[in-house]
Amino acid sequence: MARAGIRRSRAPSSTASRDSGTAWCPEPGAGRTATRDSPQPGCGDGVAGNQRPAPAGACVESGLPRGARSLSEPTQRPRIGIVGSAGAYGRWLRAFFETRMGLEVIGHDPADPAATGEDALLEQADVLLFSAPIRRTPELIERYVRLSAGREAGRLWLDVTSVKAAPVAAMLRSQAEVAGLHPMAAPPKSPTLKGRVLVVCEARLSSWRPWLESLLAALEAECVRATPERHDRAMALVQAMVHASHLAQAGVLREQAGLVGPLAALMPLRSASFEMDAAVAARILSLNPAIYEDIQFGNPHAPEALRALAAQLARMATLVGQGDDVARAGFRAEFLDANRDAWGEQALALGNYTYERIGYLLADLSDTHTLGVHLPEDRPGSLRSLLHVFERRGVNIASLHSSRTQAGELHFRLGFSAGTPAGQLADAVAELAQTGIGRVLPD
Ligand SMILES: NC(=O)c1ccc[n+]([C@@H]2O[C@H](COP(=O)([O-])OP(=O)(O)OC[C@H]3O[C@@H](n4cnc5c(N)ncnc54)[C@H](O)[C@@H]3O)[C@@H](O)[C@H]2O)c1
Ligand SMILES: O=C(O)C(=O)C[C@]1(C(=O)O)C=C[C@@H](O)C=C1
Repeated sequence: MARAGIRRSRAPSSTASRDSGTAWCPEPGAGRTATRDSPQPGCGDGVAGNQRPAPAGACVESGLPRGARSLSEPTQRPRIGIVGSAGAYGRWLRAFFETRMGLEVIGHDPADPAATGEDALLEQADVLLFSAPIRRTPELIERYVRLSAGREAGRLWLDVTSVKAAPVAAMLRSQAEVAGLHPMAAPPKSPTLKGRVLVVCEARLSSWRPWLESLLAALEAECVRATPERHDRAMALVQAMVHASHLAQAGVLREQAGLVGPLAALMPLRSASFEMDAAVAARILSLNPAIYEDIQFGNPHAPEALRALAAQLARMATLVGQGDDVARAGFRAEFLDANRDAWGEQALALGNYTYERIGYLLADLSDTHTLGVHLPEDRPGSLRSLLHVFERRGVNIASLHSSRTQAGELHFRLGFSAGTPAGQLADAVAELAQTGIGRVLPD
């Protein structure tokens, strides 16, 4: 009964995208050799703090005995079901599963009338992934547990919610294998999560472990294992505190705009720190407001983090307001010396170096003597051909960065020495257009 609808194998689809998917072909029981202790491509053991990886076959906080197996083997090419398929991450994930893993994706979303119905999704999806509003997700998962009524046994349930304890606990009330994921970035314009962190909460895994590892490898993220509880405690600082402090800065800037002018009037007076903080605030204010609201109100540890932040700021304001030598000594001891000691030399050196590198990048980005060039040919040697066009004209390239345009197109941004003759640059641009080596992008 519980196994109805589980397809152990499926004939490969005739579409090219399915055929070009990652080739994960488990032998029955092959998953027993893949462990969280063994390094996986793209997934280092980045366990932080007190969370150690469990040995093969063990289940983190699931109560499932070591060595327990799920009711059935996973299919080689699972059909993915996304709950919240019309949302920002739902759409990104669909594209990822289809194009990078060659898998069939179905989804349900009230915002998409053409989407699959909930019951059909539960019936047909081998892997069910929740990508719904944070606030609604635990109750939504609980409803799916009731609707599924045991059909989920032997399948895999995942979520990408920004808080983890409640969604993972809700998924564990099902009979499915369970892992919680949290990509530490908004859906990127790139096809994978390369260079981004992905928190992985392994909750109840046995037969699906090898497939999950193949998913993580395909995502190319820097995977970090954590329990849901540790995740939420960490995110109260990494997200709730950081978002709150930048929103508070934006509030102070708004309140003081009458005295010093709006943000645009302050930007010409910027430091690199101010520019970075303003960029963070702008990012938060540009994305989905529900995410930022729900991270504050949905992470059970957020209020504690905000109260601690407010207390630190209040103490600093008291000392600065007091203004005498005693207050200065207190400021130095509490806010400079104590924090410097707590962080230690290595963390300070690393952070300081990161700051300098970002500072140079910001300086290069503010340079107006630049060209953004898209290289249509993604092949070895195409960058060299581009540089050669400038070299032949004696044009010195002072800086070179690869980045993405706002539309997500990969490009190189070339900065030139101040004295570069405009005619030489114009000639180079004309050659790029003529030869098709590169397409110059509008500013
Ligand atoms: N956007 C980010 O920066 C980001 C980053 C990491 C993780 N996440 C997580 O991804 C999840 C989705 O976020 P998003 O940015 O895609 O939000 P979103 O608002 O763009 O998408 C959520 C989707 O869920 C749908 N939905 C609402 N109720 C539903 C229901 N009952 N059944 C099915 N679908 C329903 C909505 O119609 C919407 O399309 C959240 O849990 C969020 O925490 C988001
Ligand atoms: O804007 C980004 O790319 C983010 O990193 C978004 C961000 C964050 O600011 O912490 C917001 C919500 C998600 O849970 C993960 C990351």
